[in-house]
Amino acid sequence: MGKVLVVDDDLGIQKQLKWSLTDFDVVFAEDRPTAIAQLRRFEPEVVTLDLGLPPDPANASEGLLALSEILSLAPHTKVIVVTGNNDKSNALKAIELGAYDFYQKPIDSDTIKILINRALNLAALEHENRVLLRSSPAMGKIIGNSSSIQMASRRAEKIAQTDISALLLGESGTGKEVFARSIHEHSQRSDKSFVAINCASIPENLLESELFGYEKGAFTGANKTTLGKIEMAQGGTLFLDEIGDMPVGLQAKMLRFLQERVIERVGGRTEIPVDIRVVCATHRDLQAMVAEESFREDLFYRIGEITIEIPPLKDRDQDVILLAKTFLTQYCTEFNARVKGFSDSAVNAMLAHPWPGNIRELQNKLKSAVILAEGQLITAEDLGLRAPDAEPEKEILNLREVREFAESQAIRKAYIRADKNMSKTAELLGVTRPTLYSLIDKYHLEDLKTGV
Ligand SMILES: Nc1ncnc2c1ncn2[C@@H]1O[C@H](COP(=O)(O)OP(=O)(O)OP(=O)(O)O)[C@@H](O)[C@H]1O
Repeated sequence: MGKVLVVDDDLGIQKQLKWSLTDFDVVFAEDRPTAIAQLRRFEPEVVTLDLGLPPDPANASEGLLALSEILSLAPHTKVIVVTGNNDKSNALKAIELGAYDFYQKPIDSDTIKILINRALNLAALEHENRVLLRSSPAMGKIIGNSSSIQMASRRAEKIAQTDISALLLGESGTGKEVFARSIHEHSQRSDKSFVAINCASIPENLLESELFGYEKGAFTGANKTTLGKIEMAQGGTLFLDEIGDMPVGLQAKMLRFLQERVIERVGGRTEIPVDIRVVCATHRDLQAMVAEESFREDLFYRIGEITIEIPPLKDRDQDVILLAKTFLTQYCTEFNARVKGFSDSAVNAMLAHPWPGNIRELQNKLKSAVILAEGQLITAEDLGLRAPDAEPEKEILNLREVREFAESQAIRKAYIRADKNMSKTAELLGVTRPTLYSLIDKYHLEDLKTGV
């Protein structure tokens, strides 16, 4: 049943709508603060909002303010504003602010029912669309539901089909290479090679020949003509990892290749045309390097036509748990281990750990935990992490428990924001006071009741 909030200070109208909107799950509010509290608690898909609300019912200002607050708290809500007769200018103002539709008094039950039904259908469609978008991430292999990773994925997806040079910025182990591969796989070059080279791991004197190749006899030991990574990537994508570590001397040669799309092998005289897409990555602050002249400015602009920031694992909400579960399944098969899941202590510890080594650190910790774990559940100690709360171990871990952990965190946060005032905490969380108290009991947050 569609959820509808009716905001109107006229009790007669409330009564009329109560009897006519029986096909919907309806709640009422008579002023702006109550409307916001009901919005938090009830999460209606549709709101009918009378613009003339107290303390100044003759004016639309309070109604328009309520509209703005509703849309900033719950932007997907479909708000139908109800205006006085001939109050077209406020109706238009409301539409400009983001209202879904408007309706002029006097209220006719049948018409408002049709409007609400239409708004509910649209809200349902939009919701379905959002769920679909979330469940089928643009970049298939990039695991993560957090908004930060989804945003980076969408950006990568948008540029994949173009030949624009992308610069991926992020700490070590955040998945820059995974992103570069995904960009390649989603591009028109996906049937050609993806070639990666790490500029930091190859000694300076070898990097040039690794990249550009060499002719037979170019230097001692050059027994035969050898293709470099650039030529190997012909038609496909070249991924230059740790581009910030490229020696300044080689940067000039790199720039020429990027500008003119031709290369010369070491010891060669022929210009070889190359058609490749270049994706670069670094954990360094290239802009600062440009300022101190250890990185060429012209090269910086050439490689970074668009930049994508890959967020560190600590900024990806609950993704760490999603990734941990995926890797756990993978390692259990790989090491033929019998571990079944994570203890509460492990989940809490993973959520609290700052992960300076990001996903690679998570993988390493999980690998050793899978091998070393004594029981069926991996504990915080198995992961080499400190459990933030010494909570009793339970047998089962599932998404519900993860959600409950998040809920107790949210209750604490709201409690602090509400200056330890219970009514305000309940209001911020969109629950009633009794519900808040029962949640506090359920999650053993008794210290909140004593106000310590
Ligand atoms: N979103 C993701 N989903 C699944 N696995 C991931 C994801 N991101 C990274 N990984 C895995 O994490 C590990 C580290 O990723 P990757 O090598 O791409 O990081 P990086 O940022 O390029 O690191 P470095 O800067 O140290 O080279 C890899 O094993 C990769 O498969």
